Amino acid sequence: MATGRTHRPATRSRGIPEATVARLPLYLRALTALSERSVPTVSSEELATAAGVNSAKLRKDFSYLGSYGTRGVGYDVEYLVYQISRELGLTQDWPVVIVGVGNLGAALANYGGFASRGFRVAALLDQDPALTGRTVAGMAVSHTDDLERIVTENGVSIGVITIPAGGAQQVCDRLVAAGVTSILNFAPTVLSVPEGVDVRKVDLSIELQILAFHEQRKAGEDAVTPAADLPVPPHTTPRKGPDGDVPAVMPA
Ligand SMILES: NC(=O)c1ccc[n+]([C@@H]2O[C@H](COP(=O)([O-])OP(=O)(O)OC[C@H]3O[C@@H](n4cnc5c(N)ncnc54)[C@H](O)[C@@H]3O)[C@@H](O)[C@H]2O)c1
Repeated sequence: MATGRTHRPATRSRGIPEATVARLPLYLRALTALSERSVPTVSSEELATAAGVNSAKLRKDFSYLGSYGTRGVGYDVEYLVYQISRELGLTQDWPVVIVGVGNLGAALANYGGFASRGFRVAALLDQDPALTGRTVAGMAVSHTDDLERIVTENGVSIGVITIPAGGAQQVCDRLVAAGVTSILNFAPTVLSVPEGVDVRKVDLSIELQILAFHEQRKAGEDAVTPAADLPVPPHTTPRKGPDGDVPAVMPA
């Protein structure tokens, strides 16, 4: 769901295309579910279905990892979990700071899925003095005056911004100046960052607008057949792509 802006080329230094990198978390999620059920091996077709990806594309993606599976047996689930985790840099701990401990920031801080994937929330920061010292998700909220010190002391490279749009650029600049090189931005604004800093923007309202667009098209298809004297509009219903994904077309 994230829409990202990155200064990196479309292919990473190790030759893995960005599109493949973007699918690795989908495979990992499906593989983790299999691992939790103690499933030892999985075929490319089964895994592709579980991940919502076309199986030929999955095999191509895995070939970049040097993983080809065994004919008649499939892929070793545990080994693939390890390989993909390593490729995504998840075998190491990533300290994260969340700036803005309101509704969204507190919800994210309470989300157990970060820690289980190697993202440790090192600090929660907010500019509101009334929140300083208050415990959220088992952690005392720090004041943003301490942002630079906290980032440096904890070796934080990922910052999550969950504040209103107005202050987001300034917070982003401070995070970057303190050494943060990846930003997950929930604020409804476009952030500008220097070369070498990655920004991923999450906007659930955009996702909903895309769904609304598809809903509208579906409703249009169910509507009354056009009158005989009117030209029949071309068939414009969005089709599922080969990966089962719907092209994210926005109305003009
Ligand atoms: N991307 C999404 O899908 C999505 C979904 C929900 C909310 N949001 C956005 O997330 C942001 C937070 O939403 P919310 O509902 O949690 O708001 P909120 O008002 O509950 O919380 C915002 C918090 O940010 C703090 N804050 C404000 N300016 C700050 C600054 N400059 N430095 C540090 N802290 C600061 C406030 O003190 C407050 O605690 C908003 O921008 C909202 O639009 C995005």
